[in-house]
Amino acid sequence: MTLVLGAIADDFTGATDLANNLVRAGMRCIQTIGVPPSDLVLDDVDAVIVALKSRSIPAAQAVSDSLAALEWLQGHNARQIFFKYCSTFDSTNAGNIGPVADALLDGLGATQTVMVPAFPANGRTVYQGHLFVGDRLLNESGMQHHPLNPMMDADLVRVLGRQTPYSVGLVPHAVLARGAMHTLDHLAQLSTQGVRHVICDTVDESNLDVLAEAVAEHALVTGGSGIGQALPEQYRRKGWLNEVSDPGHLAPASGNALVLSGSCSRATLGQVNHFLERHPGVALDPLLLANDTNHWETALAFARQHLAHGGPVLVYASADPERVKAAQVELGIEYAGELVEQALGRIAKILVSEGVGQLVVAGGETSGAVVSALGISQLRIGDQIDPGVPWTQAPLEGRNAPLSLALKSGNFGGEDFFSRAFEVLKAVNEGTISA
Ligand SMILES: Nc1ncnc2c1ncn2[C@@H]1O[C@H](COP(=O)(O)OP(=O)(O)OP(=O)(O)O)[C@@H](O)[C@H]1O
Ligand SMILES: O=C(O)[C@@H](O)C(=O)CO
Repeated sequence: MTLVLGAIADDFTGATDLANNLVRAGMRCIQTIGVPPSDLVLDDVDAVIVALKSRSIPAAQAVSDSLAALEWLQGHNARQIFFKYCSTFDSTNAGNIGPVADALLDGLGATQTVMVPAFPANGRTVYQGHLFVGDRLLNESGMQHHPLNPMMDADLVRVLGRQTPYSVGLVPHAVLARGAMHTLDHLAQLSTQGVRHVICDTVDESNLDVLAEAVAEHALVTGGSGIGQALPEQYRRKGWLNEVSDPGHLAPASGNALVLSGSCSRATLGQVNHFLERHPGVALDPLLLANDTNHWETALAFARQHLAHGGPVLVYASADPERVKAAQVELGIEYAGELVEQALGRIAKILVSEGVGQLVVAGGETSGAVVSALGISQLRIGDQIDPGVPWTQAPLEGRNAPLSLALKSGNFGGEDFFSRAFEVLKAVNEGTISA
């Protein structure tokens, strides 16, 4: 078995985001939760995306988890390896993007990789090495308030420079504008100067096409999902990938509709408000979770009552930066997050066993917790709801039909995302839209 692409993603929503762009560009993708068993059946699969929960853990652990994923992908002859991190470069000075990229380069016997976080379709662009979210620099985009990885610096060469002992360089926009060959020459020149990590400017999708052409034969590509929409065309040109007619085909969805949200991003807060104006929802408060053992059960009972009518219903811990801060000061950052993740995981497990079949989860860490609680080991990637977020399907023990699951990155999706997700699913079921 030869995989065209093997990807290692540092969180679950990020993995789904990359898979979504690959599917839309014609690749059949499976996302695995953690490193899969060696005998995983890989029928009709061009790419495997191994989803780790390695973004916010100690760097040494992130490195060893990523190397285990690399070993599995190498065992399945992946032609190219992709390290997927966040389009907002979420990390700390201690890691984990630099240490993991260094370890993967060593594991592959390679000496240089590009870093392409941009995702123009979702407003993430890079110019002169500075990351923008829409028209704001990263550190003014709301990411400065992220509960786990606050981003205070938009200069990615500088950010990465704090995470690796090796030299970090830049492919500026002026180089990209001269095409793939010129970009390759620039990379080679940087290589002779010992530059191991190269942050790449990207102001629009044409830059991604140039970058994909330049790096299609590199052992390791790193970045956000944006370049994932451009790489498959390069693989086809090389004869590595065949045309397939419906790479995102999934079985019809069934069951009640539930949304679980642990993301506190600006986008998610808007989506929560929009949903609550139209549908029922119940809030979880980490301070109450810490002190009142019945708090999560009260939320569960509320959701159950509304699911009896089919839903959709929302259970959310999403809160504005002041309330998040207050919980973190009282409980500590990790414990506050853990309490929320545990509660949402438990609620998911119970409600899915009681008939929820269409589940939307907001937030990468939150998705990790929910998917783990449900014991899901792999997802097949289907139709896109909004850029970066597809519907997926997971086989579940004890359930005849697979669970339809959408894992939404915190900052992704339009304001109406939560309600629209179910409308998209209905339209796919009725055959009125396809990916
Ligand atoms: N009210 C709250 N107070 C403190 N922490 C919270 C609260 N609500 C959620 N959290 C925690 O904040 C973290 C949010 O991270 P998560 O990755 O789920 O969302 P995100 O960062 O917006 O999404 P992404 O990683 O996809 O960008 C989780 O650990 C969650 O448990
Ligand atoms: O790249 C992104 O922004 C997302 O896929 C993500 O990783 C958020 O967790």
